[in-house]
Amino acid sequence: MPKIIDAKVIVTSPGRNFVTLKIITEDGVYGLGDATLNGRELSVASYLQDHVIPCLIGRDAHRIEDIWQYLYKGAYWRRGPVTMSAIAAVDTALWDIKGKLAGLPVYQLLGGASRESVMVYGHANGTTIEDTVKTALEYQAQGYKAIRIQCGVPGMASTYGVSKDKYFYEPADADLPTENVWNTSKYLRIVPELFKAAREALGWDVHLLHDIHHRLTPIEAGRLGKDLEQYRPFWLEDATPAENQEAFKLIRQHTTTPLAVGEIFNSIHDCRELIENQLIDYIRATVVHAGGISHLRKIANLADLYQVRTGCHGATDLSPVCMAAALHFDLSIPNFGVQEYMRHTPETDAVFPHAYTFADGAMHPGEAPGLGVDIDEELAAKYEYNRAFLPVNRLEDGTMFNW
Ligand SMILES: O=C(O)C(=O)C[C@H](O)[C@H](O)CO
Ligand SMILES: [Mg+2]
Repeated sequence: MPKIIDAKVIVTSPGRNFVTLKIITEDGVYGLGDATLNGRELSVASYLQDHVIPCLIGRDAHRIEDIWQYLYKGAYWRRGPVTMSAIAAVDTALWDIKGKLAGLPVYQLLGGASRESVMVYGHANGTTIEDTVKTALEYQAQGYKAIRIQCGVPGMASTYGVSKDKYFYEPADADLPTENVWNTSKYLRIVPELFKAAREALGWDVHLLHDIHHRLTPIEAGRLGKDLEQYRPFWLEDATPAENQEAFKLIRQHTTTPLAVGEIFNSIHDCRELIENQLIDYIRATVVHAGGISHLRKIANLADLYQVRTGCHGATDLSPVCMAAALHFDLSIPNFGVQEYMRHTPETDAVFPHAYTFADGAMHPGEAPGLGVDIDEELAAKYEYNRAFLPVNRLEDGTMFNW
């Protein structure tokens, strides 16, 4: 058996913080797993270092499911983003090891390719509608078949999804949380105008997506969905906070605009009600925050029964290790929808050399054994952890709101 003899947590900040787990086996084969939880990185690093790694030593790296169950059931304290990101890192690293030992890319172990490549969506944003449309046209020229569009809201100093630097959107931008201000009425007026302008400029052969980032009530989301139907959005994401899953029934009663939810979900139990009641069209859970490749496959299998497709979260705070794992998963499952791809900075890409590629609006994980991603530890050591928080959000009267 490939016995696990060592494991370590690597925290590095090549432009932003990443937490990576490296599991090493007796014969020197190692695997990597992403454990990055944006704005709360060190909690997962400690969970792994202090509570998981000691339990891994001596175990058979091939027993992925058993180790998953051991960490999940054995902790007693189930679910939650910290636990599930830590378990995800172990699971991902073990799939990487299994692939390397088999001499096969992970997607082959998951049943092989169900498609030639996976469609990804890029992020076009700008402070004005014109700016956003201009950026979206650039994405279209680069071959993207799906583009998320977000623009600034007149009268608001900052808006979710609109970056200072258009190429690499980075919300975790300060060592204490930045305070944003929100006005729903202003927002609801601008989004249909953005979609109208985007359709006029980009035509109808490109998928347009939009992220509400949990900012609307169900009835407001229903109204926006209805207003946007004429522009045929691919999806509206995180229309309302999803703790109360019943809320999505109200949105569904008012609009046929497809809905996507789940980037902050950690478990199949967070997804179950939405999927079984067909209240969403796309499930956004991804490898690092939802228990790894093994658990995400269970979520996808459940979703497949209800014609819900996947749309894995793929923001820059998910490392190239997660990106690689997500691409192997996306390529293999029958009910793939789309994969988010925000692109990493050149500094990040240099720390995590990878085999995955982008061409014509789609990505492929490559044919390297395992995940096809590595970490340059010497380079990683040069980028120290840099405390960075996600912003918080208030209504104009100072009420604390959803970011
Ligand atoms: O990529 C998206 O859809 C997001 O909503 C990005 C999130 O705000 C980001 O990943 C938070 O860490
Ligand atoms: Mg989102």
